[in-house]
Amino acid sequence: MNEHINPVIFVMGVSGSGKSTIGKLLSLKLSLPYFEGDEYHSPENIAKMSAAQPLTDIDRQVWLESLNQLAINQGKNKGCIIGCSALKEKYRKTLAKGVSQPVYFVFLEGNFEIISQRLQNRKGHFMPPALLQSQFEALQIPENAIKINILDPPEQIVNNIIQNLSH
Ligand SMILES: Nc1ncnc2c1ncn2[C@@H]1O[C@H](COP(=O)(O)OP(=O)(O)OP(=O)(O)O)[C@@H](O)[C@H]1O
Ligand SMILES: O=C(O)[C@H](O)[C@@H](O)[C@H](O)[C@H](O)CO
Repeated sequence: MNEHINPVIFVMGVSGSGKSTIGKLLSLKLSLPYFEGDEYHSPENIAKMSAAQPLTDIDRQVWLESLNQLAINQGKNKGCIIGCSALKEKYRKTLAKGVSQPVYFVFLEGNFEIISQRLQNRKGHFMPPALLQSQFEALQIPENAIKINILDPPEQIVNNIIQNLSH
């Protein structure tokens, strides 16, 4: 990645794939601000997920638009990293629309078993492991993304991402 551009990097994947963990570490390494997509959900969306009901396309629309606005604003600034599930191709189009700086999607790729195990062990998060199946059902594997295997430790994953960004 050319250090003179202000990239907008979306770290994407199903719930529990490691978006927050990796996004924050990448943010430290690249000196770019990290924004947590979960913090942009409406209280209604959070309540729905907490009650183990998957969000619909309509539920996600306003949320995706607010993250798109964030990407547009931060792209004009120094760039940023945003953690967002971005499960479907049309969501990724909404997220990237009108962003003048280069947009990258980093897809944290892992299977149901490993992510389910990580979610069972995670404490204090509203997203119940029971929703993981619906996340995989909604997921459309991105074609134009940097794909990263989540079995590696976080430090290694971040190094892999940086290596891929600089190609
Ligand atoms: N590479 C890794 N190796 C081992 N454990 C990891 C790794 N990445 C994340 N974890 C752990 O897996 C759990 C899920 O990670 P994290 O909360 O970052 O996922 P997320 O994609 O942000 O989830 P959500 O979308 O539900 O907010 C956490 O307990 C985290 O510590
Ligand atoms: O698109 C979605 O279904 C939601 O955004 C979820 O993925 C959550 O935001 C998050 O990942 C849970 O912590």
